[in-house]
Amino acid sequence: MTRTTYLGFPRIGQRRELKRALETYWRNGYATSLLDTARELRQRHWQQAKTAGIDTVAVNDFSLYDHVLDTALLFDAVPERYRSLLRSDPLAGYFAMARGNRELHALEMTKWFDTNYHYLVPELHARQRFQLTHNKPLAEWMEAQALNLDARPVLLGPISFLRLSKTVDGSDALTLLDALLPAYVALLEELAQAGVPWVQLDEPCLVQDLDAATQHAYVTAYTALAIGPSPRRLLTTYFGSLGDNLSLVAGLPIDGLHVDLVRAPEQLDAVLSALPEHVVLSAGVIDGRNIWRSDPAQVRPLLAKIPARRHSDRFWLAPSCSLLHVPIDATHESALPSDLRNGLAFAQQKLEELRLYADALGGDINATHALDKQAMYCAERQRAPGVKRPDVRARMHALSSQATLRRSSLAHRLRVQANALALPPLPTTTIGSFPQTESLRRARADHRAGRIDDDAYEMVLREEIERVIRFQESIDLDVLVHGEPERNDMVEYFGEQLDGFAFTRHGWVQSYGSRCVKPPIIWGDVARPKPMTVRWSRYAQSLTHKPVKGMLTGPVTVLQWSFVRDDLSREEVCLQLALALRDEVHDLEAAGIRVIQIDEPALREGLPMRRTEHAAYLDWAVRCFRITAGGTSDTTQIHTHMCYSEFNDIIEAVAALDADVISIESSRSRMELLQAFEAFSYPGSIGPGVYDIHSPRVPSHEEMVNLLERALAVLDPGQLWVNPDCGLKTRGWAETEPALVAMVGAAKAVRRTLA
Ligand SMILES: Nc1nc2c(c(=O)[nH]1)N[C@@H](CNc1ccc(C(=O)N[C@@H](CCC(=O)N[C@@H](CCC(=O)N[C@@H](CCC(=O)O)C(=O)O)C(=O)O)C(=O)O)cc1)CN2
Ligand code: MET
Ligand SMILES: [Zn+2]
Repeated sequence: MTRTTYLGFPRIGQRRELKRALETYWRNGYATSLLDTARELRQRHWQQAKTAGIDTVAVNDFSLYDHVLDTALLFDAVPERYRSLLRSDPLAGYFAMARGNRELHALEMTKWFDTNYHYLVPELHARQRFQLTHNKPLAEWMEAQALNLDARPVLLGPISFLRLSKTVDGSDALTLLDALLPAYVALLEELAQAGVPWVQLDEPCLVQDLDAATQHAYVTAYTALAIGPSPRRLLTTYFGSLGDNLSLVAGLPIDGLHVDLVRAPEQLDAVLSALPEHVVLSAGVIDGRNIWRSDPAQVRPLLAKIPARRHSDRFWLAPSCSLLHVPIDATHESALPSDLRNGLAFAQQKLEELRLYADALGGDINATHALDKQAMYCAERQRAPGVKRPDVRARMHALSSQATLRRSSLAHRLRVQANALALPPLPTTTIGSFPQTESLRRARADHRAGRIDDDAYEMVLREEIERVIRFQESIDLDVLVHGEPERNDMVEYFGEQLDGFAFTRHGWVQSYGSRCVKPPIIWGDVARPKPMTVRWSRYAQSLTHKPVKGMLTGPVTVLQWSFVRDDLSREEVCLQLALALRDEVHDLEAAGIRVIQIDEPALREGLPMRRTEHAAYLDWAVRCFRITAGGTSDTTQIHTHMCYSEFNDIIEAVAALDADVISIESSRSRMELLQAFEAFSYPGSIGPGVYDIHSPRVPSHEEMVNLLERALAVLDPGQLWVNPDCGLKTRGWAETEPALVAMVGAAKAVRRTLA
């Protein structure tokens, strides 16, 4: 019988129990109930997988905050600044690494490949030592063992671990491999001694372009891991194709290989011929990145290719990647129309699907019938009203190349805007959101539940907008925002107002730590029935003479942070979004809004895993942004905002957006981003964030002056804006007020040195 397994399960819990437990612990410091919740969640999730018919569950896929951070701790790769706290209070030390505290700044955080999950970047240096510390993978395996479960510890593989880390001294992290391997060997040895039969080594970097040194490092590493006592090793790759790394992988001394056959079904033939007979093939046939039920018409032909002789003990079925990126259980979505709901598969349903495919392979007639029904459903979905709208399709096809253009050159526009807006040098602004207070969230929940009516909710929002405007005036910010109090989330909010979208009640997905998102579902053609943000911006602008920035989420980011239909290309869905948002931009302009920010924090995240595909993606992503902003008057200043990524390698595409001003994350990395601007003379204005809004720490005046001075060493004074890294929605007012006061003070101090 074909075995079923999975690479990882969501950790946050159906009702976000982990989020609540973390936030309670951060408030009261009481560890026991946090650890109890964590254990309950792990055990519940294993049982759920078992109930779904999974043969082998994953362990150590759980983390209190992030699995890359856990890996750094597992091997003692801890920067000096955290050590004493880690010794005196391990949990407090752990969270100081994750999110900083009053004294210590956190590790950098960045996107996990092309997902909306953020991992903490281990900080290494050239003389880094590694040693095995507390064996969490083993502890969690024993926990599953006690429940009589067949379990496999999940580890981040050594090469991906090093490639995802950064060094503080600029040395090459790969040179640390020799130092790191003994710690991995020690870990495998302990697992083997405890009787662990299989271990999973995640090496997602194997679907990227690798230089010769990295390829060689894979051989060194996996040869070393094969020498001592070790469980059998399942090497997992996902998010793309092995491509030219296949022969390398096929030659490694491993016992199993997992490949992603959803993103890269075409690799199956090559994998089957390259993989030695004795190596188990784990076929990732169910999409771990999306929420649609699989189409048997696509999965069955893949399974048919696997030779019968593999069917028994050397062939497993699994989702394409960890299920971390999807919500837990679709059966709770009773508010969705039933035809849509029947088409959804969250983590639990995906595991059930695997069982069906495995049973059908084994000749089970009921499973075969269930899959036949599912194939019919998939075909029917295409004909549902709203899936293909003639009006939307006609507009897409009629689009002229002029639609991407502003009226004049960037240089000209910046001059015209300087006159029109009359801003001081080093203008100050924020990124859009102000604290989403408990009372705002409560008002929204009350409104949704019908406990308060539309007027009462509207009143709460208007009062909040006024308070935010008055605050910004009082501290003398230059370009104000309305604060986004009306938004549950910057993507979900727009999804709720656009045709072609559905949204879930409980479809939470972890973004980082305790922070979750409910990605909306794009199931049909996208159109904007009416203006979405205009009344809020107009109201905010009516309260002040200073310019108020209109605030939109850009098409690429809406696409990237939604679950997208799989019957239309991402490029076409993005274009539909761009057209809908373009109308919003023009309506804001007509309402007298002179500065409009179109956020694209996910532009970089959408970059394909392989370099050969970058240009094509950037081409359509940039075009969609430009269509959104296109046609606006020269005096309308278009801003964009990006965060959480390495922008250095896409700086030319960022310039090609043709935005007048960009604000960009950089404070966690101490303005490393500015290197990109040294090499490339960026034509527009730039606000490199001067403080990290993800940490409760209030930045000092001196610190921000210092960052601005660093920025001025690279940028022209006429180019530089002053702003935080990102929106303030996750912060409280207690930190926001002093931080922004200090930021405006720092801008003014540096301004004086320019005069
Ligand atoms: N989609 C998205 N991706 C992003 C970002 C982002 O802002 N959005 N920012 C970057 C960092 N990621 C982030 C992700 C989430 C949050 C965040 O603050 N999330 C909130 C939830 C936001 C939300 O949907 N809030 C809802 C409230 C949902 C809720 O908790 N409701 C209550 C009450 C519900 C009821 O009674 O009906 C509950 O469930 O208990 C609202 O404001 O309306 C959280 O986890 O706490 C921040 C940053 C990158 N990726
Ligand atoms: N305008 C948004 C905000 O301030 C941008 C956030 S980017 C993740 O929250
Ligand atoms: Zn941001």
